Order: sequence, then C-alpha cells, then structure tokens
Amino acid sequence: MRLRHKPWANDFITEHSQYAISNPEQYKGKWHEIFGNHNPIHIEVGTGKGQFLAGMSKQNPDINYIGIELFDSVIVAAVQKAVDLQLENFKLLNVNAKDLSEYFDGNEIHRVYLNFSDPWPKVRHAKRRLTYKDFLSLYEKILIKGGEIHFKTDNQGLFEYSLISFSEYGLQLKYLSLDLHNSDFEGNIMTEYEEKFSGKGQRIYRVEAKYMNEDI
Ligand SMILES: C[S@@+](CC[C@H](N)C(=O)[O-])C[C@H]1O[C@@H](n2cnc3c(N)ncnc32)[C@H](O)[C@@H]1O
Repeated sequence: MRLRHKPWANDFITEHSQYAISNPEQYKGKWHEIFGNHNPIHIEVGTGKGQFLAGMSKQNPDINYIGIELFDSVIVAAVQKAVDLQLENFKLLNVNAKDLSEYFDGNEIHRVYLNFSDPWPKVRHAKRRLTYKDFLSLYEKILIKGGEIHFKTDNQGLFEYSLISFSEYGLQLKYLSLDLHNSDFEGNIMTEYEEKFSGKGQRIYRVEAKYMNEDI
C-alpha cells in the first residue's frame, strides 16, 4: 500500500531517490541490483531519523542496510544523513512494516533490527506492537533460515512482553541485557531515542532472538 507524502517531504524524497526508494515492490527478490552486490541485507523496522542505521552503514560497509519508516516527515532526516555521508549501502523505504512481504522475498533479509519500537501499552493495541506474533511471522517470511531479530528498548513493559512473544513463537533468546550501557556489549550504536532516554538516566534493555527454523 502506497503512503501519501506531504508535498515538502515528497519533493525531498523524490530528489534523493537513490536513497529513498520510491517503488520498492519492483525490487522484491532483487535488492542486490540496487546495491550492486550480493552482501547480506539487514533492515531496521521503525528507523525514525536514521542515526542507528547510518552509523551501522558507515561501520560495516560490507553489509547493506534498509530502514523502514512509516512517516515521511521523520524519514527525511534519515535520507539527509545518507546524503551527507554519501552512504552506498544505506537505503530507506517510506512504507508500513505490515506490508514487508510485498517488498522482500523469502530468504532475502539476514537480520531485523527493532529499536525503541512504539510500546502500545493498551492491551487492545497489542497487535500493533512490532514484536506481536503476526509481525514475528512476517519477519520469518523474509529472513534467511536461522535469521535474527536484534531488539533494544527503554520500555520495561514492552521488553517483558517481547521476551514472552519471542519465546512463545519458538525463537531462541541470546545476549539478554537488562542494562545495556552498563554491560560488556561492545560496538553499540545509539539511536536518537536511545540517546534521549539514556541521557535521562533510564536503562536500556537489549536481546537477540534467533529463528530456530534451520534444516538439520
Ligand atoms: C519511538 S520511534 C523510534 C525511532 C528510532 N528507531 C529510534 O530509536 O530513535 C518508533 C518509530 O517507528 C515507526 N513505526 C511504527 N510503526 C511502524 C510501522 N508499522 N511501519 C514502519 N514504521 C513504523 C514510527 O513512525 C517511529 O518513527
């Protein structure tokens, strides 16, 4: 489903179409053509203003990164980072994550990052959480076998919910941290929200969840 852009955001996104891909369904199964290589592809769902993914792209030139963001008014900041840093391994899609399988084929994605996803604290909104079982099923469809979700949040309620959701889905949990910034985890790249919340003294939770669907 196509999203409608605000005119100013539309102009900006159109002007930088080498970073903000306007017709992603056309590349389903052939994202290597866009990147010009067959390197692994990692996506961040709900990438916001893109600080995390821009940092990862710069740090890991042999991995291709795609940011998925619903709001055009937010994604322009991420596009600006790609332009400023001239990142060839960083693309952005202004789409809704619920439609991911329209844009990516099975086995096309190597890793999904979820950073500071909206918590949707009301029980009746649980289906909107990006770690709800339907989203886990969607990620499984586009990930390689044994693919992983790497998840960070400041929100204890969302973290606890997500650990249960991952476990109930049969994902294996690894490297669980209840206080990332006071752990021995190396190479953490902060997101915009992470800077904001950790700056206020809030602790950051992190976990990796692996799909146990590899052929034996
Ligand atoms: C709380 S912000 C966090 C942004 C960024 N990851 C960070 O940590 O700074 C969550 C972002 O996820 C985006 N988002 C929420 N649901 C989404 C969906 N279904 N598809 C794409 N983006 C979504 C929101 O628009 C918002 O920009």
